[in-house]
This record gives sequence, structure tokens and C-alpha cells, in this order.
Amino acid sequence: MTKILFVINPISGDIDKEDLMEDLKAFGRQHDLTVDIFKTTGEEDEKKLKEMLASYKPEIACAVGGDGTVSLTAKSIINSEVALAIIPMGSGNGLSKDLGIPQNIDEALQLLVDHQKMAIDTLDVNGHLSIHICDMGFNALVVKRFCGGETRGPGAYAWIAMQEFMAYEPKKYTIKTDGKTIFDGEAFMITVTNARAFGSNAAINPTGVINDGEFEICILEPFPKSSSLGILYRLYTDTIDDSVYTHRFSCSSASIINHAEEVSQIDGEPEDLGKTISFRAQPQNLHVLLPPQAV
Ligand SMILES: Nc1ncnc2c1ncn2[C@@H]1O[C@H](COP(=O)(O)OP(=O)(O)OP(=O)(O)O)[C@@H](O)[C@H]1O
Repeated sequence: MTKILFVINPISGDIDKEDLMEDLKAFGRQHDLTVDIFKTTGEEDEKKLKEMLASYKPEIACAVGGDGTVSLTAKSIINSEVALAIIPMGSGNGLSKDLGIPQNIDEALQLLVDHQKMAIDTLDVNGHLSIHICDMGFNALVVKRFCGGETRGPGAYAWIAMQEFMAYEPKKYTIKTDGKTIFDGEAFMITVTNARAFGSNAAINPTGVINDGEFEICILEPFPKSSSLGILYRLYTDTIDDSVYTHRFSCSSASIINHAEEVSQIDGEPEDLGKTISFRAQPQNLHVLLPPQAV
């Protein structure tokens, strides 16, 4: 009998999950799965989850929540044979969308019994794990305000982004890889990722491959406000490389000097990364469950 631990965030995406817990147990009974539940509290979740994983020893750890819950679950099983499954119930659900995991709950649940397992790359960022997107600048500021706010859900995120956009001042960054300086100047935001798109589906790294041993650094340089709609259009049509304000570089390690110590975020959570940030690809060290037909 396959053993599954559901890691449930009761507040993610502003969605009530009381009934869902009964549904998950019923799904387990129906499919002959051994099921247990770990409910996050927002306090020492990583430590408590690791303890539960060590004693329960599941084959699958299934995150039920948003990107923060997925990240918490991934941190707890990284470099092990335990596979990550995702029932997307957050505001953005970035990694699950990039992996082609159904956003419909029943279909995502079905992957627990009908799936393929794949090892994906992750990123080490100054000793922190990133499984989806790390960035500095505008988006990280929005993430920080969102996480500190009372309201969740995609609407709240978009509202904060609109409020912050008009007054945002680009900051200075220096980026080095393979001993060479590849960028030294101001940027609206710098995104470092293996993946293709944010949870909003904005494709910042349209040709990103999640298991090729490399990651991309995507630079969005300062742009006139009158160009913002054009950049948004490019983000949603996989044509961001055509913008004169963007550059992308592929590498397996890099360092970024964040001169102003501008706010940073990893996988949807604000993170204080200091002035010098080192990035290193960690090839195929996280197992994930994907739809059977995915490549
Ligand atoms: N029981 C809880 N009460 C309050 N906060 C919690 C609780 N459990 C987890 N959290 C907090 O929830 C945040 C993670 O939320 P998560 O990312 O899963 O959902 P989201 O923010 O709504 O969606 P997304 O990340 O996709 O935008 C973390 O900051 C974590 O500390």
C-alpha cells in the first residue's frame, strides 16, 4: 500500500479546506492508500514536518496549498526518494502550473494513483532551496507586501502590484558567472529560475527546461511607464526575449551583488539574502509526480 502524507496549509489561497480533509481520507480508502495529514501552522512547520516524515516514512509527500506549502514540502524531502505531489490551492500555484499539474483538485488528486515520476533540478541560493523562482526587485517587493497583508488570493496580489508599480525605483545589481561580469547596472527586477513562468502565467523564461542542469538569469532593465503594457503583452505571449528591456543568460552557477540590498523572494516567500547572493544548480535532486502523458 502506497503511503502518502498530505501537507495541508489551512489558509492558502483563502480557501477553506475542512471538507477537503475528509475527501482526501475517502480518496485514500477508495484507492487502497495509507494516508495521514500534516496541517501547517505557520510556526516551525519545517522542523515538525521533517520529524513526521522521519517517523511516518511515506513514498509520497503531497503539498495541498500554494507555492509556500510546496516549497516547505520540497525542503523536507530534497535529496531523498520521497516524491512530491501537488494539489494546487494557493494564490499563484507557480510550480504546479510549470509542471503541467492539473489545477482542478480532483484531477490533481488522480495523479496520486496515475502518474509518472521525474527528477527535476533545484537551485541553491545562499544555502536556501529554490524549486521555482527566486527574484530581486519589483516582484519580490509585491510578494513581501502580499505575505505581510491580511488578504490572500490572486486578486490581492494584482492589487498590490498595481499600487507599488508607479512609485517603484529600479536598483543596481552586478551579475557574474564563469568569472565574467555579464551585467552591471540598474534593473526593475532580476529573476533566477529553472522554470518557465510565474504563477500568474507570465512567462519570464519561456524556454526554461526544468531538468537540464542549468538555470536562467532574466534581467528586466528599467523601462518607461509607457512600455509597461507592451512588456506585459510579451510576458503573456512567450515573446519576452523580443523586448529591448530584457536579457536572459543560462548558467549552472552565478553570483549577484544586490548593491541596495533590495528585497528578494524565493518561491513566494520574502527572504533576506544579504548583499552577495550565490546561485548553484542542483541537478535532478527533487522527485515530482507528473501527469502520465507529460514528457
Ligand atoms: N495555519 C496557518 N496560519 C497562518 N499562516 C500559515 C498557516 N500555515 C501556513 N501559513 C503560512 O502560509 C504561507 C504559505 O502560503 P502558501 O504559499 O501555501 O499559499 P498562498 O500564499 O495563498 O499561495 P501562493 O504561494 O501560491 O501565492 C507561509 O507564509 C506560512 O507560514
